[in-house]
Amino acid sequence: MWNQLRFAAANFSRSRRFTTVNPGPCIIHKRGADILHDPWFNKDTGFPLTERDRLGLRGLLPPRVISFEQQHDRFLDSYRSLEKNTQCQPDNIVSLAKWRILNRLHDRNETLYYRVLIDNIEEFAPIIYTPTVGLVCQNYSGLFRRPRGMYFSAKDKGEMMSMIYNWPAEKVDMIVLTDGSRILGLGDLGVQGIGIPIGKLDMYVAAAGINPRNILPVMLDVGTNNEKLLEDRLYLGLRQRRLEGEEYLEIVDEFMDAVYARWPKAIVQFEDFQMKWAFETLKRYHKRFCMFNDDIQGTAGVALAGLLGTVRAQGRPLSDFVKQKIVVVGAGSAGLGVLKMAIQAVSKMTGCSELAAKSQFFLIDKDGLITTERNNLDPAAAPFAKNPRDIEGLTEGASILEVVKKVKPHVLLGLSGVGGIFNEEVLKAMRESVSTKPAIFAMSNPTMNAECTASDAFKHAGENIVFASGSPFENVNLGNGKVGHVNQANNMYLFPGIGLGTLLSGAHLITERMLQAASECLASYMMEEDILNGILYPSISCIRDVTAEVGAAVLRAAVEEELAEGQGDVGPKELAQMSKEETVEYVRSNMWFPVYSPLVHEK
Ligand SMILES: NC(=O)C1=CN([C@@H]2O[C@H](COP(=O)(O)OP(=O)(O)OC[C@H]3O[C@@H](n4cnc5c(N)ncnc54)[C@H](O)[C@@H]3O)[C@@H](O)[C@H]2O)C=CC1
Ligand SMILES: CC(=O)C(=O)O
Ligand SMILES: [Mg+2]
Repeated sequence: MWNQLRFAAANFSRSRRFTTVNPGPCIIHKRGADILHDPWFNKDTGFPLTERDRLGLRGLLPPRVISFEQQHDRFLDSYRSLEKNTQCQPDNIVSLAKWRILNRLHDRNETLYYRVLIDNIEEFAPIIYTPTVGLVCQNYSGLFRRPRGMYFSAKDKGEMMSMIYNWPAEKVDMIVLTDGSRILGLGDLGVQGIGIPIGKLDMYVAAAGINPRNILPVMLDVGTNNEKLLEDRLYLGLRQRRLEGEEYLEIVDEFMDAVYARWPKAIVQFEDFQMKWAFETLKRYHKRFCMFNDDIQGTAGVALAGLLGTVRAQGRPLSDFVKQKIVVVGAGSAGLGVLKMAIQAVSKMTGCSELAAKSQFFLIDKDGLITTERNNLDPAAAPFAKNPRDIEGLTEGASILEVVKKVKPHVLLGLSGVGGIFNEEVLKAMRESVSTKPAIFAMSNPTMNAECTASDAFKHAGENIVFASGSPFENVNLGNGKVGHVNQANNMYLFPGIGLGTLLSGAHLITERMLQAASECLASYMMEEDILNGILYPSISCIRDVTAEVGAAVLRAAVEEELAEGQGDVGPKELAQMSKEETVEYVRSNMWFPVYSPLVHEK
């Protein structure tokens, strides 16, 4: 499975997409101006004259009908003008202005919004997702215009079962839930963290074709410990400290019970919870509900695929993964998730115990190298703590620099949330790596929290490195026509496929085997030639194709585990009979694609 290679299917060209899709009619119960104010049905100037007559829209729009393609181009023109007019302004101002123009379209006309997003995903992902989404969350109270998603607060205790019915959609497939306690590497942003579920679900629509009518971003507002927000008069969340212990869990329990009472088939993705609650809720719910934690499990799968890619990039067989020395900086939900999955992979490859598989991995947190001698060792990190006997020349709390100098690792991987900690000295020390192509993964988000920049990595660690970051950086010009390739090691390559594959499988749980299948699929996606050039992950522009493959891998794993119940006319038997290629096609054919449907009014 690991060394199976695949070509990315070619994307449809834009012009072809504009002419080939023939949507079925869509029943609507509204008329007139109400339709124009409903972003789901609104076509702006795109309503054909006959439809304007039928729906009571005549006279409510300028007379000329503009085609979908023209509307698309018109939006891009105004976006380009904005870029031109803001050229001399600070980056943050420009990014927020870009987010605003996209958000206004999202609020007005969802079909056009998602079409623009899908067709230009590489350009717009950094606006609706990391890094700009982080800035949006930081400024959320000031940016707030219209609500999106649902808010369940500590004050709603006892009410959630009825509140869930306030959501207007009959069907919800995919929920992304946060409590705002660890938003990217920006810390506790309280209710302002809602931007993350919104951005993740936009990626679900763009990458997995989940129908936007069936998504639900949710904020669980249990307070905030962010002093600045508590004092901010514009802050929109509960002005109280975070609930802790049982009080906290009772709120999450009530929310989960309410969700599954109304939508028993929904999938809940936990996102950006502080570590203790990320692990606790995963343990508490993974055998009861169809849920996963993206930061622990999605990130692990993407990182493992990248780590296996670095072995191939060295021209070595995948079995050499077991010999790679890997230093992980950051012992939080993400770092520990990566270590757990990587160690499981080594154990599986060698047939050795997980205990034996650990020897090549080193874990560092804010207090340095984690060993069994650590006072108050976090129980979650304990399984990965080094025995001092096994690390000659290193002691408890050794710095990143000391560890890199001593271990000379093949890979230095950061999930610390601390910008710049892979400093010049650390990066220069990576020149002594035992690998022919040392790998540096600066996976923390957003950009300013990356452990190092791409240009610093190539400048200080050398041109032969493989580089990946959580947020996008430009490729680095190394001179003489050479390019230092920047990979984006972000869980966005997996979570859409995990969600879609699970949904289509009809499984009621997401198992380790399904998550592993997702990672294996991503790991085997790239061609040898690309990998040897340091390209570990596919381009975001073919994210739908990646998601179709990942979704199919997840679905097939669910079938193998006899968890698949199917959905609609496609039951478990039909799923089990599909070949691999047919499964990919099945997943692809279930992706929603934005086109204007003829609207038919029904009273
Ligand atoms: N690229 C991707 O797909 C993903 C990236 N992330 C990023 O990873 C970062 C961490 O996320 P979590 O693990 O959930 O956070 P967390 O708060 O649970 O863990 C952070 C860890 O970093 C350690 N740390 C803090 N300062 C340090 C320092 N100076 N030196 C070494 N270690 C230090 C802490 O001790 C802690 O163990 C965030 O920036 C997040 O955006 C998280 C998930 C996915
Ligand atoms: C990408 C992501 O999930 C994070 O930075 O938390
Ligand atoms: Mg996250």
